[in-house]
Amino acid sequence: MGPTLPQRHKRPLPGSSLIGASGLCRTHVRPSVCLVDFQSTLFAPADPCADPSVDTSDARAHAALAPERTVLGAGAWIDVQRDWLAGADEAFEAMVGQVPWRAERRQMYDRIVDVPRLVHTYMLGEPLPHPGLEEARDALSAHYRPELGEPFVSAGCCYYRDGKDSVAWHGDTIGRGKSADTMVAIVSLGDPRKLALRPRGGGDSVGVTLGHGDLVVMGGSCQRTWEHAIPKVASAGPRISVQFRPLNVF
Ligand SMILES: O=C(O)CCC(=O)C(=O)O
Ligand SMILES: [Fe+2]
Repeated sequence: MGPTLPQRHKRPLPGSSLIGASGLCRTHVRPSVCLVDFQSTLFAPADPCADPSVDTSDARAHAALAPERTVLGAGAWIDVQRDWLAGADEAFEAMVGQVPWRAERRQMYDRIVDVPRLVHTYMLGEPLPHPGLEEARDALSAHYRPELGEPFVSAGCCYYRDGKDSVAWHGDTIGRGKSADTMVAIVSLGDPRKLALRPRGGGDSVGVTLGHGDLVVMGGSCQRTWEHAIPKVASAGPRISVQFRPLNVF
């Protein structure tokens, strides 16, 4: 049996803790660049017709895909949809136990160093470790096809074991992302971590904290005109990121 999901991965009850003492939403790293107003959905009144004895949280199919777009500039944008992945707890547990995680090492000046996270990529046609992830990829392909013109085919997976695991500033520019507009869709599982974004060549960074089941899509010129990173933090539990990409985008 795989590890169980720590209770802290569960979303707080509406109204419980996401607004800090300052009155600012903690999801937004810098209040001046609030990217996404999701309080309206988080704190939406309960459906008066809903049967309170029925827990639909993990039984439901994916919520309708209706992400909120934020234009970053220079042709780049991000779409965000909170709590989108159905069965996120099961998907997290399946991935911890079944993905053939490997540590990466890379040259840094004259040394070989560990890349601080575990990785594995499922290529075109390879089955994913949880059916919810295949449904997610197919739903993303259908939703974005008019704009993207092609499906998402690969699933890059990253396992951040704790707050010391991270990924440095980069764009996904191996392959077509270097010269053409494209999309990278990320489903986040486990503990919340900040996805930071900054324009290449200087400018203020912005950030969006990705929680359990959240979706973010980086689109347009984002991979070549902006960079992104998952910064280290003092303390965090495990997080898994699943990045869906079109053919020949890495
Ligand atoms: O962990 C994430 O959500 C981002 C990972 C990423 O940017 C990458 O692997 O290229
Ligand atoms: Fe990336």
